[in-house]
Amino acid sequence: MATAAFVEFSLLPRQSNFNPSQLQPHRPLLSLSSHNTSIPKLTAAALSFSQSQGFGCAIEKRQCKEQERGVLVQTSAVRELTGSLTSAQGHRFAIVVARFNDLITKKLLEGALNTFKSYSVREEDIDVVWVPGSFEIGVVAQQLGKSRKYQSILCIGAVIKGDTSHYDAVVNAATSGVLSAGLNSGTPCIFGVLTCDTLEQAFNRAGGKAGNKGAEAALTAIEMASLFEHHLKPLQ
Ligand SMILES: Nc1c(NC[C@H](O)[C@H](O)[C@H](O)CO)[nH]c(=O)[nH]c1=O
Ligand SMILES: CC(=O)[C@@H](O)COP(=O)(O)O
Repeated sequence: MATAAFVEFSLLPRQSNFNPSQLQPHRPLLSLSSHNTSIPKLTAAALSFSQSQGFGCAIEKRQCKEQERGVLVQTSAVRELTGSLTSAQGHRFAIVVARFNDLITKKLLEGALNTFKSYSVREEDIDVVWVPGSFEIGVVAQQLGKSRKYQSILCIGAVIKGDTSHYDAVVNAATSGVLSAGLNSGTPCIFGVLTCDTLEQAFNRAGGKAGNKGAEAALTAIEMASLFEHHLKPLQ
């Protein structure tokens, strides 16, 4: 798939003895985009990757003729990395699910498992770990992440507001716990914890009219597993 690329321009001081081999990667002073009209002669365009290369070469050739005007134009193609949703097979996933409010969390888990199945994740490649409540998710997610057995850890819970501020404590702990687990282990940990004011809100997000947040989080887990496996781990 051709990757859209934007032509980037650097305006450099006039050089009388300009030699194209002197082209150095410079931080572009201007990025040309469709709304940018500051360079009159060039039409702003989002180009296909191949076009931008051709376009770039054309500009460099033309640039050699315009060196007396002291404008150096450089092209670059933005490389975009993204995880794929079509390459989940063979990846292993762990799901950490809170038992508290399991009337809700079981529905979130069901949504997640159905999504994994529809994206060809084998049942033997999924481990489900139950914890008492959302507060306990983080520490378990971190251990699973550090095991290096999984490409992604999906964290599922349902925190529903009560009469006191205990809700805030649990939500904050669950949120920072999942975030820290991912950062500390280097394995993507996906936040699939509902934080609701009412039970109705929770039901609506566990397969009701607002969809299933467990299923959505599973999609994120698949994409992040692919991104890390195919694009980020090779960078290490
Ligand atoms: N009130 C909710 C809790 N509370 C329990 C805590 O998560 C934790 O298990 C306890 O504080 C012991 O450490 N958990 C939820 O997942 N959802 C709630 O609404
Ligand atoms: C989110 C909670 O911890 C909550 O369910 C506890 O309810 P309460 O604040 O009434 O004790």
